[in-house]
Amino acid sequence: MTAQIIDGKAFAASVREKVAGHVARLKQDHGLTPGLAVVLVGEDPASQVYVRNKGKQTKEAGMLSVEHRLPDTTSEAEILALVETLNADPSIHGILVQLPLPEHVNAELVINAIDPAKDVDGFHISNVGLLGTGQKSMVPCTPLGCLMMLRAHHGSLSGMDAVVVGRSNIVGKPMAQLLLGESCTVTIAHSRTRDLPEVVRRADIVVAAVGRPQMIPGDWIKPGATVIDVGINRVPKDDGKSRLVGDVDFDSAVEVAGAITPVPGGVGPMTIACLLANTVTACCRANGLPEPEGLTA
Ligand SMILES: Nc1nc2c(c(=O)[nH]1)N[C@@H](CN(C=O)c1ccc(C(=O)N[C@@H](CCC(=O)O)C(=O)O)cc1)CN2
Repeated sequence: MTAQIIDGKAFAASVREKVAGHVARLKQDHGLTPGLAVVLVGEDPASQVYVRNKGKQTKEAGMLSVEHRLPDTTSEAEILALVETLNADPSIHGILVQLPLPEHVNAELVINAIDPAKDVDGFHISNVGLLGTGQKSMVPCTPLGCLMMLRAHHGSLSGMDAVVVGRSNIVGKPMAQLLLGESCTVTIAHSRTRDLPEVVRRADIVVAAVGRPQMIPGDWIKPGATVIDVGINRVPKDDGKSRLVGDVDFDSAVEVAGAITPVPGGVGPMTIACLLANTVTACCRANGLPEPEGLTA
């Protein structure tokens, strides 16, 4: 039996539609326009595409989009000064500094300079602590997108065995916290995990976020499990061009899993949709309004 494909592109479109509805109501009922500022330092080609798409989708949802594109010679002090300006700007409800930053910049310092209430990436240490202790926080976009898809597919996740393969601060760790919040039994696996295939085989939910192309084959997957593939790896093709693959070997996993996200078109599109959702949430919180339903963790 082949798995159900979880269509992240379609799901992201439905999230963006909800966001646009909330934005229209905020404008009409409260005279508010949520504003998102994105800071890009340097010329990383993939980051340029992501930032362009963020700006485009922000505007399409009816929000204010501000972009700051800085050369890779920009000093840490200049970036920190820009963050301070954005923190103080009442028209900006969300601030995102695109990662990776150039090597001479301390990314932690920059992220922790963002007002936690405007930290729509959920990377600020205050938001990390709030999420880790089950309190209201800004939730990182990629894990939030994964959670939305899992909830839509399963309803309740309570009691399920989940394994998160990968322990990064921006995906693995917050994903594990969110699954724990749903009352899953959560294992965080990584490169040093003993007998990784056996650990993955026990899971009803597998979130692959390890950054290694097609590392998880179908025979590691428990029959019927739900597989969420966060990996976005560019690999060479025979014709000299390249293609994107996930951390899961899709062709073998699709024969075993109950449901699976493809790459591309799975988790990736949800990342930007959830950024828009977080910006609306930040705007509502800043103005003492109720949280937008269906857009938060
Ligand atoms: N400050 C941040 N930096 C980065 C984040 C982040 O969440 N915050 N995440 C990634 C990049 N990223 C968003 O910034 C992102 C990655 C991938 C996609 C996406 O839609 N992927 C498509 C494929 C796109 C392609 O063809 O290359 C897909 O999977 O279908 C969106 C956003 C690192 N930096």
